[in-house]
Amino acid sequence: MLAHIQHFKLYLNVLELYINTGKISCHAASCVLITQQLAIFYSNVHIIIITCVLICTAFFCASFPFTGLKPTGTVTFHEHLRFFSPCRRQDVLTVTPWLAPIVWEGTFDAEMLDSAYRPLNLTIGVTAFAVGKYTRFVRRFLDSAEQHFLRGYRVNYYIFTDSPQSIPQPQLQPGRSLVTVPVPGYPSWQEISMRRMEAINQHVAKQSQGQVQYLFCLDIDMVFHNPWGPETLGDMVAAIHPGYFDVPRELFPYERRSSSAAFIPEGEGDFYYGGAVFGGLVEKVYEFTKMCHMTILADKANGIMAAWQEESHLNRHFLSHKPSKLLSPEYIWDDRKPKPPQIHLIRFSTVNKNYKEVRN
Ligand SMILES: CC(=O)N[C@H]1[C@@H](OP(=O)(O)OP(=O)(O)OC[C@H]2O[C@@H](n3ccc(=O)[nH]c3=O)[C@H](O)[C@@H]2O)O[C@H](CO)[C@H](O)[C@@H]1O
Ligand SMILES: [Mn+2]
Repeated sequence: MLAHIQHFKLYLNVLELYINTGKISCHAASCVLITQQLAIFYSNVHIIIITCVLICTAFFCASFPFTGLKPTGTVTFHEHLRFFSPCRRQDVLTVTPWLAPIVWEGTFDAEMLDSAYRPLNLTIGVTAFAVGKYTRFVRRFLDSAEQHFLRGYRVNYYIFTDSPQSIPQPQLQPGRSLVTVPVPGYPSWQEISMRRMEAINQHVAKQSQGQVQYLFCLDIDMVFHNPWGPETLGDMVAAIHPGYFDVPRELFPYERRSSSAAFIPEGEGDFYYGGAVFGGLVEKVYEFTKMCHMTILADKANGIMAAWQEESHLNRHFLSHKPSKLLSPEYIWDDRKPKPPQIHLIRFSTVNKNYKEVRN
């Protein structure tokens, strides 16, 4: 009997995993479970046969799980499996321990993704800040985005700036628009960078939630070099920082002071994410930026600034609220770094800049 119970527990765990990952429906799982339980308790051979048939049906159905995209444009894990082939890349991690896909070149079918996402007629928002001397990066950013960022989709660029008159107005493709959002020019670069969470949050509440379904929040000192398509869309999306994708986690530059709200103790943490790229469904971005802004304010009240400003808070948040999709460092590269063999395609990368000059 004890063996039966243990067997049953193991069986429950497997079913739970299959339900959570959407491989079988809760309905099918309940049928299987009930008959399984009856079979154990009554040791009835007929019920055991029925159980076997049900299990086979459930797992057979698991091979054909796609039921179409929801009208909101969200995609569940089992739907992802249709577009993503994580096994095609053996040299890198393509799935997180909590089963979120990690997007690398070679792991997705761009044509299939396009055929699923285009009919949804989505509008995707982009926020980027150009405060002080960072207005100089806007033109390259926009020109390259017009070439590579979700080409063929409707895109709204929201450029947050303290000098709207110096923002160029390039020719955009049909269905794409640019809006400047006035923000104050805070005295330090750290404050400008951190205050992005607050400004994005307020903007979503006031404006963009009614205009876009997905929102990406990007650094402006960056350029698109290759296609960035619908493979990047997800409920909550984070990008693995290019400096730490192949580094043991003891070396991640998390905030290590326990007095900070961004504190992550030694021995904890999944990945080190970059602050320059995050996104997701607009309502999720709203929640995310609200939480980060609140923990930033908590630190401020205690006279602390986290090691890497809002990037530290973002990392702390994603430790307890796991992102549903990760972008590989292809989507957040750094022009100053040599290209390692794992990076097949650099899609979005930081331009080389004179930090001292541009931040003063
Ligand atoms: C690749 C990456 O993950 N970069 C992050 C990293 O350094 P970075 O060196 O990339 O930070 P950065 O100087 O690019 O500043 C972040 C962003 O804030 C805006 N800005 C900043 C200063 C200014 O005077 N005017 C202005 O508009 C601008 O959009 C810029 O791209 O750490 C920062 C916080 O320390 C942010 O988390 C960045 O996202
Ligand atoms: Mn940057």
